Amino acid sequence: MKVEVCLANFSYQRGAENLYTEDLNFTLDTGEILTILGANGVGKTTLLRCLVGLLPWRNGESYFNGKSLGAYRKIDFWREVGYVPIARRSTFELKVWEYVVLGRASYVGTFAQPSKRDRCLAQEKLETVGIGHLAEKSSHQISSGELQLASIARTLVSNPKLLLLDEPESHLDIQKQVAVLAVIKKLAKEHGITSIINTHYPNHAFYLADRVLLLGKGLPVKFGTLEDVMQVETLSTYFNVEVIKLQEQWGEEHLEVMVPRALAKGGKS
Ligand SMILES: Nc1ncnc2c1ncn2[C@@H]1O[C@H](COP(=O)(O)OP(=O)(O)OP(=O)(O)O)[C@@H](O)[C@H]1O
Repeated sequence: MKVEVCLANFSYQRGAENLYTEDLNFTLDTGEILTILGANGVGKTTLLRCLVGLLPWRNGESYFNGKSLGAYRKIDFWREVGYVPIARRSTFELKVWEYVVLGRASYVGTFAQPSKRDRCLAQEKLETVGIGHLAEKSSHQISSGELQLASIARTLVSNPKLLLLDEPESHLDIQKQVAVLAVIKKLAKEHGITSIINTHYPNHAFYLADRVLLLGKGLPVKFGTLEDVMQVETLSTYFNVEVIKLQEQWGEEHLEVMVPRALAKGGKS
């Protein structure tokens, strides 16, 4: 799904100044991955919510495959779009497959019994994210990383063409972070699912992003390729901390990471 945001801005309070320093303008082609970066409170979650109409843009509009959000019937729109908010464990205890089937609600009807086909689809999507073996376990007896993967599977059962993920790696150990990011990349590159991801990890943009949107309080909105946006000076300014780039030749691979200098061993704060 192609995504466009044109001249968009937002404010939580009427009459207050805009949340974003400049109106947002960006385009994402089908199967591309956008990572949104920026310090706490710059408006990353708000942007995801405005994009899909969970909050109203103050000005501007979102377009999906060239059609404005306002022109979609809600039920049709949400059949095409999957939103994975920051993971929180539900108070309801369900089997993992039942939790995933809930993602079929727009097809099944909220109180209807899921069909055998819904059950199979849930299993298939659990396999896609690598946790098919957990289908019969209680949603209260899986780890937060597994729950995060189950949340992605739950979104996938409606076969979305656009995935929005808010900090999908939060609370995950580094092995699970790699697993979750690999799933997102596979969905975009093999299944053509356009993806927009909020993250606090600049290095995850290196792994995932075709495009990067960088937000900063009182700073211009930066949108472009990794090369355009992920510069040491730029990140240092937008995160208000000195960032350095470290490089290593690993066999045939030329590896680069960016870290705050103060956190590198031997670095002085
Ligand atoms: N419901 C709300 N009402 C009023 N202000 C809000 C509301 N939700 C968020 N804000 C404010 O809007 C700004 C943007 O919040 P948002 O959650 O979008 O930022 P974020 O970049 O996702 O932050 P984080 O990285 O900490 O998750 C913040 O200053 C926040 O305090």
